[in-house]
Amino acid sequence: MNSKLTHRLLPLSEAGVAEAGDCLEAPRGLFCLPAVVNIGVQKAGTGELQTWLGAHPLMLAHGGEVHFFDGLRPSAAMLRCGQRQRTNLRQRYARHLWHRRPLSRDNVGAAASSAMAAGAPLVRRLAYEKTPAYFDLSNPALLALEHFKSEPFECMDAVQRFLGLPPHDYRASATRNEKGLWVIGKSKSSSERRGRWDKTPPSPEVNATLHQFYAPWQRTLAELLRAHNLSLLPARPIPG
Ligand SMILES: Nc1ncnc2c1ncn2[C@@H]1O[C@H](COP(=O)(O)OS(=O)(=O)O)[C@@H](OP(=O)(O)O)[C@H]1O
Repeated sequence: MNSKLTHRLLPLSEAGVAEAGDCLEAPRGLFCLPAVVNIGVQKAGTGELQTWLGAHPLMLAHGGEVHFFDGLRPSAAMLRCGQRQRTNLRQRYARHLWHRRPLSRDNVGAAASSAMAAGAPLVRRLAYEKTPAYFDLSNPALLALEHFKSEPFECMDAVQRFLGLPPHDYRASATRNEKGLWVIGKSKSSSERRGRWDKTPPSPEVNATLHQFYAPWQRTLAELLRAHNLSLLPARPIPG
């Protein structure tokens, strides 16, 4: 995750100088570059985190997974690209994020003014992206799904502190689903949303074998995270 504390409204032609969180004004509406990027491997709970963050009154979350970078190869030439390439890439990225729901001045403005009323200086947007090569990762923070499963409210408190957002009362709107997980609204994990991809859960034996197989990598990962101090919350002991 990454955040910044100010945002600007720029004409589309100045996308080359746009930074995280800036909005570009096009004839069809506003297209904003993300101020927060939510990255994770499959099944890491990124979709769920997006739902929770999007429920914060000061966040504007575009829908779904981005897949903008899937076909792009992050070459050194591209990362050092000139002004024209940069303008083009940022315009395309911002448009791609919001193509289903371009923002109007009104909804960005409304979120901005409620943010100011609440003492937060900006509107924040959230993106869901799996390719970190294009982003400045100088300010990352890691959230473990295991922790989110057991203590989502504590996790969201930490996420909001990290982003500098005023606390939203998630406890007032969350409900437990049939699996006992806390969800916000029609969460992806609720039964109505599940369909043909639903799988029979693995047997305890399969689970135990997988845990055993991955345990050394889990421990290495836990050590790395501790060494780099990346976790938003203190890491939990890893089973196995
Ligand atoms: N509300 C809530 N609270 C805690 N955990 C939750 C919640 N909703 C989904 N999950 C768990 O997230 C895992 C799936 O993540 P995603 O839906 O993001 O997967 S994916 O990235 O879209 O593939 C998946 O983890 P596993 O059960 O370990 O497979 C879900 O159980």
